[in-house]
Amino acid sequence: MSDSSRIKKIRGYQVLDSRGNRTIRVKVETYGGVSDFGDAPAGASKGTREAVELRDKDGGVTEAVRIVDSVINDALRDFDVLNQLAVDRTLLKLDGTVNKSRIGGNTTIATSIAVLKTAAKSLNIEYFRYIGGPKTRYTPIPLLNILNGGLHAGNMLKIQEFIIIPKDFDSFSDALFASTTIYKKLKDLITERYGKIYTALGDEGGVSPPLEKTRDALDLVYTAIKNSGYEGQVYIGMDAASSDFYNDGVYEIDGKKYSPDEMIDYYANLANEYPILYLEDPFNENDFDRFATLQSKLKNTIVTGDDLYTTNVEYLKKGIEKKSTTGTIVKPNQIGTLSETFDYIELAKKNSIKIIVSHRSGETEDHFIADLAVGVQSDFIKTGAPARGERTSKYNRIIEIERDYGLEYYGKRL
Ligand SMILES: C=C(OP(=O)(O)O)C(=O)O
Ligand SMILES: [Mg+2]
Repeated sequence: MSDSSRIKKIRGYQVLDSRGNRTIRVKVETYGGVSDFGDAPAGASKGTREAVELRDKDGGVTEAVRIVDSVINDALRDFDVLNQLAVDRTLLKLDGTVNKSRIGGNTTIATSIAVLKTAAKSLNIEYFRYIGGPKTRYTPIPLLNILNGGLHAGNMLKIQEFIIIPKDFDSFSDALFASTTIYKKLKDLITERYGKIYTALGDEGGVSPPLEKTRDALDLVYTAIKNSGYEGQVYIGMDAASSDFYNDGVYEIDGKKYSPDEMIDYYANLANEYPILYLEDPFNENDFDRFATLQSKLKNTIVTGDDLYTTNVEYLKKGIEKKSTTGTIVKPNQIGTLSETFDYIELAKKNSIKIIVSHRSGETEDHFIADLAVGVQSDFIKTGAPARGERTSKYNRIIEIERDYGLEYYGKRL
């Protein structure tokens, strides 16, 4: 092993995320002086089966930092950053729990990312190239969350995310720039309809007008697409994040109560009225069967599991068996290491489940997931509105990759 890839030191420190909360950044340094960092993002609408985030009582992450500086630093010193599997297995062993509750999923994912980035740097190649090798060919389709509700916004909308999907374009940049036109049109429409400029944004940079009903939000988004001249090229998606409006067998939405079976019709009716290509977490995180019923009804919609699977192969296996979804969210911090994330993606791909590499609602400006999405050749990347630095850093990184390496846009192949 060369000095440029042999770990000399691992240190953690606290930085800020996009909600102004503290999060952990881990920095790895090799004997050859190569060094890079990894950040832990943070969710607000988390699945209950996610890796546990280690947080102090006051919301800080000083205990996580202490663990990195002592336990993790001691265990990984002299390891080769090029041996990601050995690093991640050691992190798993140090923790020893099923949900990373001992040393924290935030400490493990920040370390795992820092090690991978340092490895790529030690070889002097791009992160996405290190992950994907020479076969890397496509840029993913962005899922842009331009209108926010649920736990990410201060309005009364129960659906968490109203998404635009710029599918039929020749390049990632064209797709993204068309999306910004629609995003701006949406702001104009809100001003026109409600006589006031609602400057409030949700956690992921989408507008958050004071609406209550799903159809009002869908009307706005669909009108913005049509008025921008992109009907037939740009589709609609939603992340219902429905565990957050589900209680004791009842979904409460649009001022009414729905049984789980009634919710099947609720979504099917919306998919009849609007060009809904993508629907994430339509049912609560335990209802694998109703996901399957809905997916079998909606042939043209990619029903997707996020809280349902939490990037965990055990739950994805169950979803595959039951034919619950044709898509899955991939959030590395839900599981806690990159090696586990790669295993998860492999299982999904083997079963023709579409991959959506995703940010969290609490992000830093690091663009690592853009490289991850390109490296694993995901179908989609979901990283918020085309506004606000912690979201644009990911989109701008893909623009850079497209420009410098001539990758093709995946859109029309979907
Ligand atoms: C990104 C999401 O939200 P959070 O990070 O709050 O879980 C999501 O639910 O897809
Ligand atoms: Mg989600």
